[in-house]
Amino acid sequence: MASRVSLEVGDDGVGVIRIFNPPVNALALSVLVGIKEKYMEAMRRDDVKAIVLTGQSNAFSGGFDVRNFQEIHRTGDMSFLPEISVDLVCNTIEDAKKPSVVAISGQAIGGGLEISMGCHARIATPDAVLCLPELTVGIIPGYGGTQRLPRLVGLPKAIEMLLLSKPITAKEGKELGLIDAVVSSENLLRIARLWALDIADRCKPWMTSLRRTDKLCSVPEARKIIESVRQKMKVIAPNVPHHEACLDALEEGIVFGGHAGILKESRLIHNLIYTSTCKGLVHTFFAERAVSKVPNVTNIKLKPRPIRKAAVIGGGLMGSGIATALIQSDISVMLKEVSSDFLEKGMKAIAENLQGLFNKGSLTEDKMDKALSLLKGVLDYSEFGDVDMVIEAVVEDVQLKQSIFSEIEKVCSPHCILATNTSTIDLNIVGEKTSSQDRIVGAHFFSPAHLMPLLEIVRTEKTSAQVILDLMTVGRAINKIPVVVRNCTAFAVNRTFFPYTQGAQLLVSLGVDLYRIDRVLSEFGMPMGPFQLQDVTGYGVAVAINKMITSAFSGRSFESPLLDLMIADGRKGKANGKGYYMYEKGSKPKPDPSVQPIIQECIRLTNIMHGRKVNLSDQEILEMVLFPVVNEACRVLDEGVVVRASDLDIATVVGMSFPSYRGGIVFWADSVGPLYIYESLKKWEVEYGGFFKPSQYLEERASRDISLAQPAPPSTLDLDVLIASF
Ligand SMILES: C[C@H](O)CC(=O)SCCNC(=O)CCNC(=O)[C@H](O)C(C)(C)COP(=O)(O)OP(=O)(O)OC[C@H]1O[C@@H](n2cnc3c(N)ncnc32)[C@H](O)[C@@H]1OP(=O)(O)O
Repeated sequence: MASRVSLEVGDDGVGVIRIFNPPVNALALSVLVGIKEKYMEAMRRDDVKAIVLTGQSNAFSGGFDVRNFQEIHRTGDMSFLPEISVDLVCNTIEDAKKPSVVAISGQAIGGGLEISMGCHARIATPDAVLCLPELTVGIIPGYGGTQRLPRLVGLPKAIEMLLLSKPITAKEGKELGLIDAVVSSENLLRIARLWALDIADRCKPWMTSLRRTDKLCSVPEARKIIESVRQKMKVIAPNVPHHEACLDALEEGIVFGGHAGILKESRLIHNLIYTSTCKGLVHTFFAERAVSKVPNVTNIKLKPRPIRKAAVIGGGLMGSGIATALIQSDISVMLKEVSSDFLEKGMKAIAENLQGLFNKGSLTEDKMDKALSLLKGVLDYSEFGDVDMVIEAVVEDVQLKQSIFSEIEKVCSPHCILATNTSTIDLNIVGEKTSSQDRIVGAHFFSPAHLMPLLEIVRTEKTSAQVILDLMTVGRAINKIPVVVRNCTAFAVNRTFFPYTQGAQLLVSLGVDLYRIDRVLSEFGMPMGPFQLQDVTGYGVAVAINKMITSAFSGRSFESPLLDLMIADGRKGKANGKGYYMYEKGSKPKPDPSVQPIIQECIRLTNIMHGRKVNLSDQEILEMVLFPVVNEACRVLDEGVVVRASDLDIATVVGMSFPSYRGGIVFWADSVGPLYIYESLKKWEVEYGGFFKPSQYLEERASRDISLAQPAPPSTLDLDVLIASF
């Protein structure tokens, strides 16, 4: 293998050490060894007066090679994370007898930024992105980031950047003192070389970040700041250890000095690597990237076609959200409604969505105006001739959808993508009355569509690879995470999670307090429990999905009258302020005691307690809600609804807000153990019926002691075909 780090010495006496490890110059072990070797060589050579450290192509470095964490998790071998913080960053770079200047173009992330902070000056191009995102993978910086960053930008900003993994631009870096100069990419190396020589000649200061104290506040003040953040973190992130660890490392360095801080940081990161949090988050990192690889779509040399103009049919909650997401990302949208009243409402909803984003600071005024200029309202299909994609988002009415698709098939060009946002109707039925099945596809957004990151792309047997690729590309362009799934009842995420609601309802029928169920699930890490979720998403959606599920999966559905009783009592959830909780503007939802008679009636009607008193622990409540979800996830895997198990993980993380630090539903289930889940379900099946009946997939994995995520071994039939093909 060619060396991933080179040293080139110029006539000016500057040795340029260059990292070359595409695509993001990750700091693989060989790169770290290479940097050390080149530094040693540069120190030895008399013709080198100063050093410029840089990266080949358009990134300085995306940080330590995250694949090594996977290796540590797989093997337990800690040598995949060598302790080089002191040896490389402190001794070799920062305390060297020759100065180093880092020339940053593109990303300087994680370990990449940490090594940069060990240099004596930092020059960056305007496109540079500076970030310490280690907490997103469940660890803390391990190459001195917790020590040098506060010394360069001050403690409050360092805490913000570290705890929120917040990236900053070169310009902001310059204002904060992290970057010494921002220069054009053509001038980057030239200026970095001159800067390095100036330091060597003592014309510019020789700054060592770790010894600086000018940006640090006093110890009592620092302790106060850290303590207040610590308290906040206990509330915001109660289940994970790395925020606390990061604050511990910061505090150690401020109280006992940078060197002590570096040693503490190193001890902490080595413990954090083994936590389930780190394992879950590293899994999520790779799952998010794997999802963009779809066999026979992304690997067959197809090129995505540009989607510049789209039409959205229906300006209700979903349609207006989808249109907002599109125009925000520079795609022109024609919003089609059936009457001027509805159209006006839809246009208003879009304007309000944009205003909301502006108020939150996620959109500038210019961008908001530009987005609005890309929106046009229409009442018929006469201008649909040149749109590249239509997304239908009308009510869930099969006949209405069918007639819309047969009409748009006639007016749209033959290359136009015909997408539906249905969440309940079989795509083959939606497109039944057309002869364009190859371009009919599901674009299943999650509400609110302009905010929720998941886009389920639903393909039928006939949807063409080109259409899937185009929609994946649009999805990414509008900042969604597209997950390609097969057409089936409720698709991947709603289907996997139907037992979340039904399991909770079953527990209520067993006499378990519903607020306790919500609390248990929230403590597990779900943003809200199943009942509050129903209140928030609205009972209409819940009823529609439930109806579809119970008819498709009658043998394994639990039919509860609870929702009907709630509706009959005039409750609509958050929409009218009356649900399982009471909703008042400006205050948190409060449990509503007047729900109790409804619950009693529900218990009476379902009558599954048979006079027993059921006493369940919090752990049992959690498992009785989530194990049936795992069970359905098994069926989704078994039927090949998703390309790979990690796709379902990422879909549940971004679609259902399943805690990312638990890695997604399948990853979590594997950490619990398929056998334990199987045996628990089996026991509850006997006690409470078919809702808990373990799937064949789960039973098989449990009995063979293999993980749920592992792809199924080829069947004998497949093997026969394979052998015959040779
Ligand atoms: C000891 C130290 O303190 C510890 C650390 O440094 S921990 C590592 C901290 N670094 C990170 O977490 C950075 C993670 N990476 C990123 O945020 C983004 O990948 C990025 C901003 C660098 C680039 O983003 P983008 O251009 O959208 O490309 P993206 O698709 O994410 O990545 C391109 C490829 O590089 C890989 N990659 C990115 N960063 C990587 C890393 N640090 N290690 C290994 N592979 C990495 C991705 O897996 C992907 O591979 P694939 O093509 O096979 O799927």
